Amino acid sequence: MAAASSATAIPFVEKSDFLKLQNGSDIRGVAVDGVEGEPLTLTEPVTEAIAAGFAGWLKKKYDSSKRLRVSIGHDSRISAQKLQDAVSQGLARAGVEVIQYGLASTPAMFNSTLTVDEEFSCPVDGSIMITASHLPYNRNGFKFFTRAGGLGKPDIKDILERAAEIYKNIANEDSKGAETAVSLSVKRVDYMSIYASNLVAAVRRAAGNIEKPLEGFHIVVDAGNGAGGFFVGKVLEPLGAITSGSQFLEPDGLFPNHIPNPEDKTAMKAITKAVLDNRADLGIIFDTDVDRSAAVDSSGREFNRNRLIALMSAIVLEEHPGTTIVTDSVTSDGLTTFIEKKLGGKHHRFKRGYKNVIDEAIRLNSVGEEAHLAIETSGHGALKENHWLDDGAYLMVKLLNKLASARTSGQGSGSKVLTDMVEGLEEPAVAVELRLKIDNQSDLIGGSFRDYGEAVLKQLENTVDSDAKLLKAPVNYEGVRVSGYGGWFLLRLSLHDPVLPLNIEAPSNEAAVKLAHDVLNAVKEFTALDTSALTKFVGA
Ligand SMILES: O=P(O)(O)OC[C@H]1O[C@H](O)[C@H](O)[C@@H](O)[C@@H]1O
Repeated sequence: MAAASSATAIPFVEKSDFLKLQNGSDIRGVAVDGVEGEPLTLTEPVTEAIAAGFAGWLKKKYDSSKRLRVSIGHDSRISAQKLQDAVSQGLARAGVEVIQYGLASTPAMFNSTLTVDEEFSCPVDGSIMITASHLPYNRNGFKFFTRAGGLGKPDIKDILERAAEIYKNIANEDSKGAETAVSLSVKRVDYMSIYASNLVAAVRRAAGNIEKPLEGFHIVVDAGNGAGGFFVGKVLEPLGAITSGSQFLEPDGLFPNHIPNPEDKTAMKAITKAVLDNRADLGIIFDTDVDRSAAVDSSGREFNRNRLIALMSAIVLEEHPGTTIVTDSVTSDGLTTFIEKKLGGKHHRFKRGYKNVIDEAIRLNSVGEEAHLAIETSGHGALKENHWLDDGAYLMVKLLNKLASARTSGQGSGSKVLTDMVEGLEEPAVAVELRLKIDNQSDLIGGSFRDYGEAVLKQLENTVDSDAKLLKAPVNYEGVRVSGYGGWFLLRLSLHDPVLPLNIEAPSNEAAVKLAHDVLNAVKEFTALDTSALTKFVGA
């Protein structure tokens, strides 16, 4: 295979442009040309340099003289093949052994660092997943793993700094006309079959070593044309489930049916319709790279957001009474009451961001507070028993275990068992998220959008402090969370964007509007903050 970089002259790319590709603990960029205003940032030479940067980081981490091996997988995006070639090239350039898995899920990639099976070249020392989750078709990106889990923000920065240096060297060699191609021998491994058979084994074990514990259950899957289609043929069918009516299982990087995202209303409608049309017992939906999921019961009731957290908490608290459940910051007050009063657990509402939630759960355990579940309203959920890996497929396996064991023990058959588990969860009449943009082009009083956002939050906090009708949350890790009129709001800075997301939940529209009104009054002097969505909500 020829080096991706040798085909055309390599354009100059600033170090700062590399650093801009960081998105929390992931790398994200534009990998397909043609969308107006979105120039290519994840070109093949840039990708090659990033992969070589990861190899450098890995070598330093393991300080090893043995030849390292790295697995590469990708979701269904149309740029997947091109980036896989460039990643392979970058790794080979750095002297790393390359193992390609082809279409794969993000959690499977992490698993490949843990599986011990020399026939399949496992465990690998590091793993790269090429994905941009649910983002539009022209984007792509990378997630990196070692056996210690997903890489954190400082590691990603380190990799991008290394990549910028490597890129400079590649561009230099290229300008001198040097041959930059590296001979590449790639091993291809069907790792998804191993990963899926582990999931099958987990369900069989939980059901008391029954070969087909899901026999007779009708379960439909919506993979949204992402990487999750394997769950039907490789997990549900071997377990005996009927899967007719499953949809969008074929990978298609243009996502022609709906965005593969359990937070998306259209996506949830699609799986709900499939459940009802097929009179199925349960519906399962995955995001593009299967690190997130949600479910639907036989009556069409969605198990996503707070309800999925309530259900998973109920399952985990049966296994580990009293344990702490760590969630993101936008979870409801009703969820806290449910976890603490009904289930007898402890709700630790932390920050937004799946990595933040997982790291916090690990930290709590390390200081002696037992936590077994870290889960976000976005559908990312990780269990201690599963190496703290956020795995959408594993979350669904926990639901399947419950279905199977409930039937065996005569507790009931069908998804009513699951529905009954969330009984008593108070749900607000109104729940909205308004995303207020900070206009980066405006005068931000000399500061960054983050400073500006912090100033907005400070102002809101001061206003709340002087208003007797409003009560600031006594313990809060992110933004300003306030109770009032029987409901609550949270205004915080987005993890990635120049945006202040505002979540409001209230028992009535009137109460929600009152809360929105109070926020609007407090922040209206901040002219670079686009409050039009808030104004519209208040006026509606
Ligand atoms: O802060 P926001 O803009 O709402 O984004 C927050 C979200 O960002 C990404 O999508 C992460 O994968 C999620 O874990 C996180 O919750």
